Amino acid sequence: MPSPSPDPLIRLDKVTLRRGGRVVLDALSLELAEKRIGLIGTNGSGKSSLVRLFNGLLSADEGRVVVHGLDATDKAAELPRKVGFIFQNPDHQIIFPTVAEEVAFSLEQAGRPRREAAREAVPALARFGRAHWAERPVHTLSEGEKQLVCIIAVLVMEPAVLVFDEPFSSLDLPTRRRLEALIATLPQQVVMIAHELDAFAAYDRVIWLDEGRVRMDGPPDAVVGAYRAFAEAVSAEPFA
Ligand SMILES: Nc1ncnc2c1ncn2[C@@H]1O[C@H](COP(=O)(O)OP(=O)(O)OP(=O)(O)O)[C@@H](O)[C@H]1O
Repeated sequence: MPSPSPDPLIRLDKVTLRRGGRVVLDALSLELAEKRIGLIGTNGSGKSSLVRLFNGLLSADEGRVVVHGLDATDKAAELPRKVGFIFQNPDHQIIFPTVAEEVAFSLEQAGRPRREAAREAVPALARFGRAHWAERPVHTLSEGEKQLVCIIAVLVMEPAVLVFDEPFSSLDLPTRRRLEALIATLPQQVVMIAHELDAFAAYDRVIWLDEGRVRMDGPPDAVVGAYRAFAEAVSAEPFA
């Protein structure tokens, strides 16, 4: 279990982020306190850039980001232990040849001495019913299985926040449903980017980003409904 944060909020205060000379986030202010938050928006609207501020993969050009009490500028080195990331493509995340080595590395990152981390890897896998994967070469796993290894590797670090950046893109429907069911049981604050809009039905809050600004923010049915209506309206327009 992650230890509870004294200040379980992600706060952005007038955050501006530029990438490649363009303003990607534009004086964005947000307070994220809910346990389940969805981020939606068209390609390039700034979703991935926004969540990368939470663990120091990107830093704001202007404004302030505070994650569960940690200032993203002053405490950048501590952020990766506070915020775990699961990306769309597990191959970008997994660096070791076997499942046990990958999990042991995460435990080491979380502060365990190397030998202890190696010893704890199999019990950690066993908590997810995957002890039998320990010696499996990662390249022999399916996409869904690799995604689960990534999630286990992040969870053993007991972060307070989990960010999922399009985790469903390469998963079949049954695997996706199992992943959604697993996520629903997690105690962490979850911020999820997905284009599969039905994934957000039970979420507390959905934020629709548009060109680096919040276009709509509220309960999933209202925000997802408005976004679907917007998508219908633009679907008749040809690509420029
Ligand atoms: N490495 C980069 N260098 C320069 N500009 C970038 C880089 N990555 C993204 N951008 C730009 O930042 C803007 C926001 O991109 P971002 O990836 O945050 O959008 P997104 O909403 O996550 O999109 P998608 O749904 O396609 O993943 C886009 O205009 C994009 O071209």
